Amino acid sequence: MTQAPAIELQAVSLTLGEHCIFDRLTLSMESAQWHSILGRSGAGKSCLLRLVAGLQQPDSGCITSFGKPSASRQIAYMAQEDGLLPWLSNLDNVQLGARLRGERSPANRQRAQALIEQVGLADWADALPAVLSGGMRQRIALARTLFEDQPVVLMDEPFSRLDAITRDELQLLAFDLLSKRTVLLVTHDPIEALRLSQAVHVLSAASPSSIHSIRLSTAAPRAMDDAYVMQHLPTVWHHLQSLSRQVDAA
Ligand SMILES: Nc1ncnc2c1ncn2[C@@H]1O[C@H](COP(=O)(O)OP(=O)(O)OP(=O)(O)O)[C@@H](O)[C@H]1O
Repeated sequence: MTQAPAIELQAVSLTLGEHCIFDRLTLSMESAQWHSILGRSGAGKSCLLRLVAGLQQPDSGCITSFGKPSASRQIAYMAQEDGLLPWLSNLDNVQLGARLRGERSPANRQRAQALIEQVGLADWADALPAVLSGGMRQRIALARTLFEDQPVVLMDEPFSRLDAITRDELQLLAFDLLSKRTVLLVTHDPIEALRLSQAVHVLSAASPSSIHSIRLSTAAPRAMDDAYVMQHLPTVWHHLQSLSRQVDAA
C-alpha cells in the first residue's frame, strides 16, 4: 500500500481582500523529503505555509497531511526570526512549547539538553539568547523545532539572515537533523532549494493556480558546484523569470 503524501493540497482556493492568491491549486508533497517553495514576493509562499499549518482556512478545496486534515497537530515551524524569548535561558527556549502546554518535566529538560548538544551549543544551555550570535540563535531555534518532534516541519526562510558560511553550516546541520522528516522550505534562493530538496515548487505571483514542480532524483544535500544543481539551475531560473514576467506584464 502506498503511503499518503505528507502534504496534499487538492483544488485549494484562497482570496484575501481583493487578491486571489490561489485558484484550485493542487500540489502533492511526498514524505521524508525536503520540498522547497520558491516564488517572487507576493506569490503566496507564506500563505501556503499558513494553509498547511491550519492557521488559515481555504475558501474551498482540501488540505491533508498523511491523509488527515492538516490542522491535526503534526507540524513544527521554524521562521526567519528566531523568536527566542530574551528572559528565558536557551535551554528553556528549546522547551518553550512544552512549557506553554504545561508539560515541564525532567525528561523534557534532558531532551532539550541533548538537542542543544546536537546543535553544538552545549556550553550555552544556561545562557540567555542575548549573548549568542545570529547563527547560534538559529541553532537554538532549530533545537526548539526538533524538540516538537513532528513529522512535518515548515521553514520560512530560516537561513536568509545569516552570512554565507554560517548559512552553509546551518543548512547542512538542519538537513542532517531533519533527514527523516518532511520539510517545506520557503526560500528566495534557487541554489539553496536545489542543494537541499527532492522537489522544487515555483509559485506564480501572476496566475493564482500556476505552480511548476521540478523533481530531483539524486541524493541531497548537494554541493554548491554539484553538476546536478548546475544542470537544474537554469530551469528553476527560467520558471522564476517567466512567472515573474507575467507579473510585470499584468
Ligand atoms: N491578511 C491579508 N489580507 C489581504 N491580503 C493579504 C493578506 N495576507 C497576505 N496578503 C497578500 O497575499 C499575497 C501573498 O502574500 P505572502 O505573504 O504569502 O507572499 P510571499 O510569497 O510569502 O511574499 P514574500 O516573499 O515577500 O514573503 C500578497 O500580495 C499579500 O499582500
